[in-house]
Amino acid sequence: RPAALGEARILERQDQLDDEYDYIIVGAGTAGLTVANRLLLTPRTVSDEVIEAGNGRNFNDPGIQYNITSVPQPDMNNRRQFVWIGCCVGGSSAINGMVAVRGTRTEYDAWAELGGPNSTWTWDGVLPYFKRAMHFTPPEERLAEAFNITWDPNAWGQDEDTKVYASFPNYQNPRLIPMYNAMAKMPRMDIPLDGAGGENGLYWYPSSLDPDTYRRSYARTGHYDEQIQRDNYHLITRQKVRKVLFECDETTAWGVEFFSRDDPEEVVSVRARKEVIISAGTVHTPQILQLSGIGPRPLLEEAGIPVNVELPGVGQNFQDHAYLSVGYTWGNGVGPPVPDIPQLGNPSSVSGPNLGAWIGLPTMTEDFEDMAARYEAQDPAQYLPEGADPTVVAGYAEFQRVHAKLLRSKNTNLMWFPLNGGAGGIVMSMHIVSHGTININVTDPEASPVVDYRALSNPTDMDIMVENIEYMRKYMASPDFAPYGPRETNPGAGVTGEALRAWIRQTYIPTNFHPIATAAKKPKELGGVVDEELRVHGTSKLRVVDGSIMPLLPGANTQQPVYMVAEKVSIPLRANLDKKGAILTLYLHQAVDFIKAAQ
Ligand SMILES: Cc1cc2nc3c(=O)[nH]c(=O)nc-3n(C[C@H](O)[C@H](O)[C@H](O)COP(=O)(O)OP(=O)(O)OC[C@H]3O[C@@H](n4cnc5c(N)ncnc54)[C@H](O)[C@@H]3O)c2cc1C
Repeated sequence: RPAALGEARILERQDQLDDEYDYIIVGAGTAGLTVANRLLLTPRTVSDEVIEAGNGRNFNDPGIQYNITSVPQPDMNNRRQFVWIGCCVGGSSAINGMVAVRGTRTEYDAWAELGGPNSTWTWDGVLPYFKRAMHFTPPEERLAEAFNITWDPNAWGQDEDTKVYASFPNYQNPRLIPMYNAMAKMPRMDIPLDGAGGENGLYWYPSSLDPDTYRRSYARTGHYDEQIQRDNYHLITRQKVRKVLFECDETTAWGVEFFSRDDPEEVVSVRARKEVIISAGTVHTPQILQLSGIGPRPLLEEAGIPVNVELPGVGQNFQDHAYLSVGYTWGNGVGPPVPDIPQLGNPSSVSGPNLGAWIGLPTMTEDFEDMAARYEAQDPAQYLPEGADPTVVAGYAEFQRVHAKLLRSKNTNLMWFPLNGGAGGIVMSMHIVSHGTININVTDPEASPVVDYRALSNPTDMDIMVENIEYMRKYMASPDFAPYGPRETNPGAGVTGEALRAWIRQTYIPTNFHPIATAAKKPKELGGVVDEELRVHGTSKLRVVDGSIMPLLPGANTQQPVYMVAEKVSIPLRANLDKKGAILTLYLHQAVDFIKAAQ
């Protein structure tokens, strides 16, 4: 793939590079491509050819993923978890499930609360960037009518220069209708006009889908392919960034050092006149920072890396969504009758679920207050890694205070229940309080980072997953379904109490591929890594822009939030531009650990 694009602006050899650029962006992924595109001054549309991708069907393509597996998880019976992230131009947006959602007003207001006084990362502060991030196209009228799909045009943008699309497939499964009707009757269930407006409940949502071709719309198609012939834009592939280089003051970024994946001896340094921006994603950003001497002192010293900036939060605070699957069958073999809706569209235009319930703990259970109070009463250090830095503990105490409020709020997406047209299915925990770590391997710092979800280490996550399963049971016991005899097959209706918890330990998946928070946007004294404008604390000319800056999980799949983050930070960056100067941007992607794995 890079070879084909090499004919345009992709560089393949290090000697094709300039000695210096204004901005160097590390990682041509979801955030990196977005920031670069927004920084460039003279867009020219030259090509709409889709070179990779295709309807989300490349989800399992090992050729464009890293090969990283977590350490064994003690509370998951020592099972390990494969860490799914994209290793290609487009990053994880090239392989994701294309669900395009945001989370709620309450959740972004919580981001602001964690950011300190006057934070602009409130719902109202991020909404304009959500609107800018994706160009929305409503569903076809016949589908909207037949399936009761509603949307709020005020919640979406349709900017001409935004080429990442949020739209609907041209087909929906009629079996979703009885599912929708049963879910709509669940106690306390809200049905907002559009989940993108910041309120939760049962709603339809778009996919990141090109509305004309029904193919994947992602950072590569939207922010790169269309802009490919810009003279001031260099992208080099098959390189792995090792570290950020500093001026003699050891805190001002000078540029980056990287090497070719084909020949690790080919090491090159390139200078950034204005800034280095790290957009390597939640798993690799902390590795690059730590290799650059920015991170927890004890870890860096153990690895023999000189400390430039002691920043205990780098690689800490790691969070991801979690899920598991609850099995059901229908007693009558087929479930409720399928409504007769003539379908003109094509089922293969559907890339992922477009319908689900996103609900808070008070919607799920009347015990929500007790659960919140129990969580709030925990000693903040109790479930953090042993020896956690006092700033990280202080940050967790603040997280705990804010999170307890989320547990009490109906407008927190604590659970996502995608509707699939069948019996049972997946339940997702969208707010996880067990904080993990992603650190360098101290015995081989340049090898794949050590990913530790610390899954279920905080008992609140187990309690919430039990509630999720109980909610599935209540839903499947809906009077609407009774005539069709739903029967729980896995774990089985009789499995409750300790047996259910044992089953969860054995089946729990600690990721929905939405890792965040390893370079969290929080004050330094609360274990934060970047400030409100995403500058790395204690440094200058160095920024992080990707999923790692999120301080707390949004109750949403993370691609749209990542686009929003990249759009929001592009505003101060643009203000920093010399309007006459060329903006030369260097991208680096493809890590050698993928190649090692392939061998
Ligand atoms: C399988 C899967 C399914 C998902 N499903 C959905 C979904 O349906 N909806 C949704 O909203 N979200 C989904 N997500 C999540 C979403 O895609 C990600 O949160 C988002 O794309 C992350 O963006 P990012 O910019 O932080 O990182 P990425 O997009 O992963 O970009 C990081 C880039 O940095 C490069 N890089 C890393 N290290 C180095 C280095 N040392 N040198 C040079 N380059 C480097 C990588 O190759 C990559 O290109 C899914 C993710 C996955 C993996």
